[in-house]
Amino acid sequence: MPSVSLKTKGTTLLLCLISFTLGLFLNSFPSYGNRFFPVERQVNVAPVSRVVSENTRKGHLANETEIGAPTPDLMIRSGKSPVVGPSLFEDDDNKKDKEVVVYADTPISNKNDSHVNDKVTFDNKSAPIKNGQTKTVNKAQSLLRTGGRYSITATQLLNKAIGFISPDVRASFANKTGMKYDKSKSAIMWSNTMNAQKKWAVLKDGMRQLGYEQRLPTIICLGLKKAGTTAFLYYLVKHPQISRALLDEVHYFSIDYGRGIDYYRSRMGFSTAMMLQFEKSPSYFVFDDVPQRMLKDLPASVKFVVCVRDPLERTISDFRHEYELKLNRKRSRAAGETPVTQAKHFVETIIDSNDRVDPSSGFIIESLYSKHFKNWLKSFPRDRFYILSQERVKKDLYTELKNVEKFLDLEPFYERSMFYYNEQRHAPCMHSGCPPTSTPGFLPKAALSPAILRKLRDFFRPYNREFEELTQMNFSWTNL
Ligand SMILES: Nc1ncnc2c1ncn2[C@@H]1O[C@H](COP(=O)(O)OS(=O)(=O)O)[C@@H](OP(=O)(O)O)[C@H]1O
Repeated sequence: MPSVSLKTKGTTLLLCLISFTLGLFLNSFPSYGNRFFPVERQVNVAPVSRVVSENTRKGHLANETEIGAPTPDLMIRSGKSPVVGPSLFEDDDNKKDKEVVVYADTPISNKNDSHVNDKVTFDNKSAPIKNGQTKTVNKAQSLLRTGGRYSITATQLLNKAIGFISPDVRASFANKTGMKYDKSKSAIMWSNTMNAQKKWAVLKDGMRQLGYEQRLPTIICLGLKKAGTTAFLYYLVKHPQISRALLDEVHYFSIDYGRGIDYYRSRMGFSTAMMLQFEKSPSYFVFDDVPQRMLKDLPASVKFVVCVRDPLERTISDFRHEYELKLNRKRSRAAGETPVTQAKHFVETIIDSNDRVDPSSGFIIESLYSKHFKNWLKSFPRDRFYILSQERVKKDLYTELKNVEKFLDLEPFYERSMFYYNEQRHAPCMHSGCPPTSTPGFLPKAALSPAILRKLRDFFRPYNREFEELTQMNFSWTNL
């Protein structure tokens, strides 16, 4: 008996030693992008309520070719609902315990990226998740190596980063690093043997030598959704001291916080210490946790721009936007939709069974500006916010941008002669171009009855007045 026991102990010791050595060996490889010992990252599928907005945004992104957004690698569906998801038309509470199906529309195969070399089709893999929880879905890992809800490959991200570097800085970078440079195309000529990771390393190093780094933002547009944020991004990044994020919307502090600050920084453009790093994510203003998270993680000097608009108009625009997503942005699926049917859908969504404005509707909650702003004022003083009203932008964009310049201590750049009012768009443009649109806009605007309009006006008025008090500003829509 004792000899058997000793033998067992010896075997156990030997096994321990082997596994310890193997562990050390494996850990000596980098966890990212190693093809032989891939250390799989966990992909946390968002809680169902978040999946819905992620899902709609993925659809949004896939169709947003006008602003150069990449096709998403991964889409998330809920149950048997349409591709662009169950939409925000359902109450979050009803989504408890629903099944989500995570799948990739197309296999991912990018030969230039060692870390996404593996072809993965991910059909019908279902992951039951509960509201408020996350669950790991193993097979999706290789799809999301570059991480984040706007999952793009390292090559795509690199192309964006280079695209946002001015041609003269690009030329200096090539000069500094000895890279070949095609002057006629202002293009860096990478060697065919370099994979995306290597290119990123060279880019970061060369840019650092020129004084450029990927820095955390000190100026953020917090929203609001449908209040002209796309146009504001367009005008602001024309300023030479502003460096934009690599994605049009990052949604890190609201939806992707679990990815960590390095992920967030990797989504920023290259800027010098004299520049301001900017990003906009319209979800930030209405997510309760965002102010505290920003207070903890961002430079102390961070400032915010809040785009606002008549809350009634915002709600109608938001509804149309979401309804177009519900129709998968397909004009053909809108056959039969008229201003009257849209009004009917709208009323069914925001008016409750007691014939009152439903205060739990997401469309309504998002328009209660004072409710959200009070939350922000718990973390940041009033003077950190520039409130940009869409109505003022439409009337006199130049003056608003000059005010923003002052608020951000930027060098004077904007001149009145840069702008004109585009009658067809009913919005201001720059002579160098017009902002892209954020919605296809094929659905007719809901023709709401005077009674519904009155009901909504009465509902929003106290919140509008409170917002005026909090901001110490006047808005044309407050007392309507
Ligand atoms: N130049 C300019 N200035 C101000 N506002 C403009 C401008 N151009 C467009 N728009 C209107 O802005 C609405 C879309 O807002 P967002 O870009 O914030 O939408 S999104 O949240 O990014 O989807 C959207 O409103 P609706 O047309 O009512 O839907 C746009 O028409």
